[in-house]
Amino acid sequence: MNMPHPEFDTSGGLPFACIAVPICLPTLYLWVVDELALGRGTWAIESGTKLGWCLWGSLELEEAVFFLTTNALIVFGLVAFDRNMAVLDTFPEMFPAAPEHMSFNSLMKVILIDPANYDMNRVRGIREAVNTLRKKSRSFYLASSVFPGRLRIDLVLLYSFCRVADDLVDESSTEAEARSWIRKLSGYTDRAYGATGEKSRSPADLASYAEKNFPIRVRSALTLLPSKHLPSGPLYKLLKGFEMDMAFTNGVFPIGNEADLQIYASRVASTVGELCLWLVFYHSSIKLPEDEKSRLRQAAITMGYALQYVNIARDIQVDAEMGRVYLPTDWLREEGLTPRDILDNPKQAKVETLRQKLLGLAFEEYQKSRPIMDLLPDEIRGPLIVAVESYMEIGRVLREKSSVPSKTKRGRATVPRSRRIWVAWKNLSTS
Ligand SMILES: CC(C)=CCC/C(C)=C/CC/C(C)=C/CC/C(C)=C/[C@@H]1[C@@H](COP(=O)(O)OP(=O)(O)O)[C@]1(C)CC/C=C(\C)CC/C=C(\C)CCC=C(C)C
Repeated sequence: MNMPHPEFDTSGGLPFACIAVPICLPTLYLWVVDELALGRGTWAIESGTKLGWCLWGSLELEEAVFFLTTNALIVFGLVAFDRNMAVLDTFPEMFPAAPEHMSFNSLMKVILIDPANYDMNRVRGIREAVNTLRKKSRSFYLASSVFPGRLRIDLVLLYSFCRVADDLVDESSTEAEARSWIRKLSGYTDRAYGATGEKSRSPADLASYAEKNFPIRVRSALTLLPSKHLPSGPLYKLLKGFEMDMAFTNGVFPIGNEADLQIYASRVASTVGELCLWLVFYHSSIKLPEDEKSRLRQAAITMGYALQYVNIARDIQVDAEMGRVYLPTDWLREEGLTPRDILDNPKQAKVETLRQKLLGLAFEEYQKSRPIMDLLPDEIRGPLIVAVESYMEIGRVLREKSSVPSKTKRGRATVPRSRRIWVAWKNLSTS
């Protein structure tokens, strides 16, 4: 497990708790059983080979020191290995060979390279992205921990880019401000890909555009987007999805019917599914045939609908507070409601009926795409299923009318941590 990279923590050296606990706990255990064994005469140390000092009870000093030193050596050995793996995963430019083919030579290369050569901006950017993911999405944060190193880093960076772009637009106080962020994000994408789709600009050009146009807190999320491994189409389409959100600021409700809902979901979520899949295909050592890839792409699009519908079903109240109603207007009409009624009272009984209807649709889409995930390469199938299932679990919680879902400060239903861990465990062990 190579991330977050505490070993890169420039502020305080090695992470104390992560090292002290695995040394102290087993040492304590071994001291206790050794004391019992020595005390009961199960084994003994010959008198000529010891000082005769006991740490406590019958525990000889030599035994105590032996166990402590052995555990310390094992843990520091693992830390050194983990640190080298983290360096290999973090700097693909320096170490182009995939880390799963790590040889003695590549390990030596990592050991011999002066850390002053590390791109610390990348390290800091990755750390910021991990923090963003941890704070903003419990489901994807947990899921991210089971992906292999380089894919994990790229997914977290992709999340961070999408999150930052969404937040810039959502948190704008006026429509003009939101439009200007979309223009700038689009300008950034133009520069990352070039007008014709090929990657034309240097990292320095991109960094300078980000510096001129975006606040410092979001710059690394933009500049670290792994655009080399992603097509530009879904990114532009994602921006179009954010544009749809802006209609709400003019008092317009853009989701008139189920078709509009699907268009919206395809822009903000299916695009994300496609992008995730591009990273999977790039990082996987198993190269799939084109027809399987295209079935998987279609499934990722459909899974995007499912996740977005769960997201909307969860956030009806939070969205209403922002003046947004994603429930199709013609569904509302069937219940004798208008979007304004939802804004005025998002907790009314009929909303629950509509929430369940939307969840029904979400699970239909999920059922269509979930079996296709079996085509994914072995090493990635489990983690990607965990990502999808952790999010769908929010939908299951919302469907269990008997259970009262736990809620965050913003009033969103969440899945309790133990249940999330169970979902991850179950899906990893069965996929
Ligand atoms: C494991 C891991 C780190 C995954 C990262 C996935 C990722 C890059 C997510 C980006 C999310 C994001 C911020 C997108 C911006 C638009 C948006 C808000 C979309 C909604 C996400 C909800 O996130 P959250 O709850 O944090 O957002 P709000 O608080 O509401 O703002 C979405 C619901 C979209 C999520 C859609 C996906 C992750 C795509 C799912 C499909 C796959 C992973 C492909 C599966 C493959 C097959 C073959 C089926």
